[in-house]
Amino acid sequence: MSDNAATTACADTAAPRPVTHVAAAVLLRQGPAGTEFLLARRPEGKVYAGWWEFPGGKVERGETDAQCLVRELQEEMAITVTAATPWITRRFEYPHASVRLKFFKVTAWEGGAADGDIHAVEHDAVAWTPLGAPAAVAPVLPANGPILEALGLPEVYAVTDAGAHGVAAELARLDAALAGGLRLVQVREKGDGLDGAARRDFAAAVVARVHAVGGRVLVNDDVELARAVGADGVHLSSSALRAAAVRPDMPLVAASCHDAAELDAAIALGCQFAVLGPVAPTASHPGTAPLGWGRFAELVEESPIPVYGLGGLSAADLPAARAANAHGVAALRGW
Ligand SMILES: Nc1nc2c([nH]c(=O)n2[C@@H]2O[C@H](COP(=O)(O)OP(=O)(O)OP(=O)(O)O)[C@@H](O)[C@H]2O)c(=O)[nH]1
Repeated sequence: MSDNAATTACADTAAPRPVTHVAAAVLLRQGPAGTEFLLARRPEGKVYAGWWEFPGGKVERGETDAQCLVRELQEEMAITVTAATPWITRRFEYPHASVRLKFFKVTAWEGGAADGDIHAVEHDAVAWTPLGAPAAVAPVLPANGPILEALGLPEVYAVTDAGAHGVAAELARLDAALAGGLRLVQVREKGDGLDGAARRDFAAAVVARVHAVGGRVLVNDDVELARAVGADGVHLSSSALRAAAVRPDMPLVAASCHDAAELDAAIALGCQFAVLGPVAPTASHPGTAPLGWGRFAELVEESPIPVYGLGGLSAADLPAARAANAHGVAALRGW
């Protein structure tokens, strides 16, 4: 919280006003029910007093977002951040300010209370919520709704290929992965692998298994099939994304992207998340030049929706993915 906040001219609104840059922390800890994140309540005397937010504050002149994050958490929570990775960037127009919020996932820090909790210095309360559960407290700041929804998405997104592996083998692989914690699956099955009835039966079998453990399923490019088998959403191929005039009417919509224009289209369509790639060389797209994590990070830097890296990746690539603004990794083979 500083009076010396860095601002930039906002060129993309009808009534330009300075943009206030803010760094905010999603503090993550291991609790009894799994990973939990922290929200803090704004005290009396501030704009939006009583509302809940992620700790953080305005970026000062000459400071990077990451440096701001460290300083703010020292000031607000009396902790020293030791592990943080950049995540999504959200722009929001408040009556009092136009803000650019850069969110970081913070997974390690020094200091805090002896019992492992964090005692706020400037907020008047803190609360921890298990990842994937509705926020334990309300109301959260108006800009933060999509952030909470994004936090509910797992870091690994598995894509099926029963056409190549055989239905029985793919379902066995799925059972093992679900037992290992997988909670987000795309039924892809393109090409001539599975015909209509076999594809439908396979999709239904995937939905039954994934729903049994509380996970979610998207079906590639086929809203009708997604609805028929009770899937949670549809995953648009990049060509379907380019052709889509309106967002498919499903709870969850995602899209495959290869460049900045497609990522912009996914955001404009209202997708909850995107996959971007190929990040590494991949057998399924041998002629396509990989982006590499450097280019991926540039493309995703300002994305307001979570983006998974795709192409030649597995869960072993999660540290590199997190360092490159990614929400996680999507994989056809590596899950
Ligand atoms: N720290 C934080 N700020 C957020 C979040 N979501 C969100 O819209 N914001 C907005 O980003 C700005 C944060 O700046 P701040 O925390 O330094 O500012 P403040 O309103 O407390 O005021 P002050 O520092 O001028 O006293 C505020 O406009 C706040 O409404 C969030 O999750 N965390």
